Formats: sequence, C-alpha cells, structure tokens
Amino acid sequence: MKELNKLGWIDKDFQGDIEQVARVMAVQKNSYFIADGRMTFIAALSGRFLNEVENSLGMPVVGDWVLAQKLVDEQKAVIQKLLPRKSQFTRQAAGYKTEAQVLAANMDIVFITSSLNHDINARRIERYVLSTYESGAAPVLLLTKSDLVTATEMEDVRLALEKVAIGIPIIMISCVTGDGMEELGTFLESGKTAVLLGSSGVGKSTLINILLNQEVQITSDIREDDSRGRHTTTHRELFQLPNGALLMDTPGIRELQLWDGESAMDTAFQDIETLAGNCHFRDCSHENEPGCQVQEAIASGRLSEERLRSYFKLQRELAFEKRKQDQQARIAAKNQWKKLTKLRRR
Ligand SMILES: Nc1nc2c(ncn2[C@@H]2O[C@H](COP(=O)(O)OP(=O)(O)OP(=O)(O)O)[C@@H](O)[C@H]2O)c(=O)[nH]1
Ligand SMILES: [Zn+2]
Repeated sequence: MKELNKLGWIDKDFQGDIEQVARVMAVQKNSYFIADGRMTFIAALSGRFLNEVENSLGMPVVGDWVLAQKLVDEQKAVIQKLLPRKSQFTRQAAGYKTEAQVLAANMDIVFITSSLNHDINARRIERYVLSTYESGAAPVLLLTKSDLVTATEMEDVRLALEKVAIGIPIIMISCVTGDGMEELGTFLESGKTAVLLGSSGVGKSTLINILLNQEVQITSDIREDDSRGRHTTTHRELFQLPNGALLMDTPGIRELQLWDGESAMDTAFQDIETLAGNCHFRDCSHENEPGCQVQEAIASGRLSEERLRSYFKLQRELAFEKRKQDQQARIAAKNQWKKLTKLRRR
C-alpha cells in the first residue's frame, strides 16, 4: 500500500484486491508498462477486457490505475480492469468519427508552460486553461527563461496574464539561474502527478532534466525483450521525481491541440459569464443591446476588448465544432438507416 501511495494511489474507497492494483507508466503499441511501487511489469490486456471495452475511452493510458494479474517471476501481467479516472485529457481523434481519444489520466496539476522571451500568447493560454479545467486537473501557469527578460517585463506579463487566468497561480522560473525553482517545488508535492503542457522550445525537457537530476534518479528505464530477444530500452512516460512527485511526459500530450470544453467555458471566462448574467436581455449577444453589462464593462475599462474577442471566438469555435459533430451524427444515422432498409429488403 505504501509503495502504491508513492505512485500517487490515494483511493480510500477502493474495495477490490489491493495486490492487483498497478499504475500505467508507459504505453507502447499493445504493451503496457505498469508498476506497483515494488516492480514494473510488461502487461497486455486480457481477452475479456478487449471483448468488453466499449470504445477507445475505455483503453488504459499513461497515468491510469488498473487491476492486473501479476506474474512476479516473469515480470509480466495481464490487465483485467480499468479503474475510474479522476481526471483525463481527451482529444477528438482525427477522421470521420468524432471519437474522443484519451491522452493521459489522473493528473493532479497541469503546468501550462510558455517562455518569457517570446510574446505570450494569452489566447493560447486561455485554451490550455480551458482544457485543463475540462480534464479535471488544476492549472498553474509556468513561465520559463526569466533570465532573458527584465523584472519590468516580467511584471507586465504577470499583470496581463492575471486578467486572462483569474485566480490561477503564475510561476516564473529560469533553468539557467535557478530562479523560481523553489516556488515550483512547492507545487510538486509527493504523490501528486503533474504534467507539462506547452509548445516546442519553451524548455520542458531542460526543466525535466533538472528536476530529475536534483538528486539520484530513482527511476530506471524499462527493459523489454524485442522479437529477436534483444533488450530495447523504453522511455518511461510517467516517472518519479526525487522529491516524490510524479511527472508525466507523453508524446501526445506535449502539444495538446484540441479540446472539448463547452462546460469549461464559464470557468475560463468566469468574469464575462458573470457580467453576461446581469445583462438586461437574457439572450443578449453582447454586441449593442441596451443594458448589456459586458459592453458596459468594456466602456468603463474593466474588461478588455481583446478578451471579449477571445470569448466570441471561442464561442464560435465551439458552435462550429458542435455543428460538425451534429452533422456527422446525422450522416451516421442516415447510413445506419440505409443499411437497415437494405437488410430488410433482402
Ligand atoms: N536562457 C534560457 N534558455 C533556456 C531555459 N530553459 C531552456 N532553455 C533553452 O531553450 C531551448 C529549448 O529547450 P527544450 O528544453 O529543448 O524545450 P522543450 O520545450 O523541451 O522543446 P521540445 O523538446 O521540442 O518539446 C534549449 O536551447 C534550452 O537550452 C532557461 O531557463 N533560460
Ligand atoms: Zn450583454
């Protein structure tokens, strides 16, 4: 149990066989690398699991907790069951079917990472915040490369971001000088699972290396026999930091592209939603109606036009996405109907 806690296990209400519990540390094609704090196993899904799984959302991903039959001597295991997730990152899979794909599960904290030496894309950060809320994890804004900007520039960015990311912690760090590292450490609690999101080049790898090398690296790479009996090394996608926190670094999640977040809209744009709630007309479009509190806030300078534009843009995008999905659902229903009528004719 203690060993499991180190991997982030906290489910007090769990009622099964605790000996079967393990966490997915990496996924490669059909192989799952699972760990229980004592050992790592190469696991496959049981036949029953595959038969019963309803869609891709039910397939284990990095961070998931599973029940598995462990063959300790062989370091192999068979995954029987996926345990409920407390958070998950999803993305709409490309292609005809709008089927969601899970990228990672059971993250507690998401570091939305940007570098200070480039223009901060507030709109992009808003999207990440939205995805994070939608996932069920807590967002933190992590701004890197503070050594490349002045203190004044840092403060300007902070002020700008505080308007976009209301109530979300903002940390500024430098991997060169070490500034801000201590503050970052306070967010990396033992047993908590964190993930770094952000564009290529913002310094994620550099930071991960520093975090890993602060002391001895506890985790080792997982060795796997390939078909020719050679050992190939598999990179772990979820690993323990020396201070006990867990860090997730999966290829899919590095650049989160899409999100589905209607319900998160009012969380990310809480300020606008609150204003909108007081508009004179219930169906106010916040363009030029009398008694519009949103326009009122713009006029008095409490709300920036830019933020309202982001809000409108996001609304349009969500509406578009929804129409697309509705249309695809209609086509699917129509095809299904055609198939049925054909069958009936025969
Ligand atoms: N000046 C400065 N440079 C940094 C800092 N952190 C990272 N860099 C540099 O920024 C560049 C990109 O860093 P990476 O760690 O590779 O960025 P990444 O986000 O992992 O990028 P991908 O691997 O493409 O996702 C490298 O040249 C780093 O040396 C920092 O705090 N200050
Ligand atoms: Zn209005």
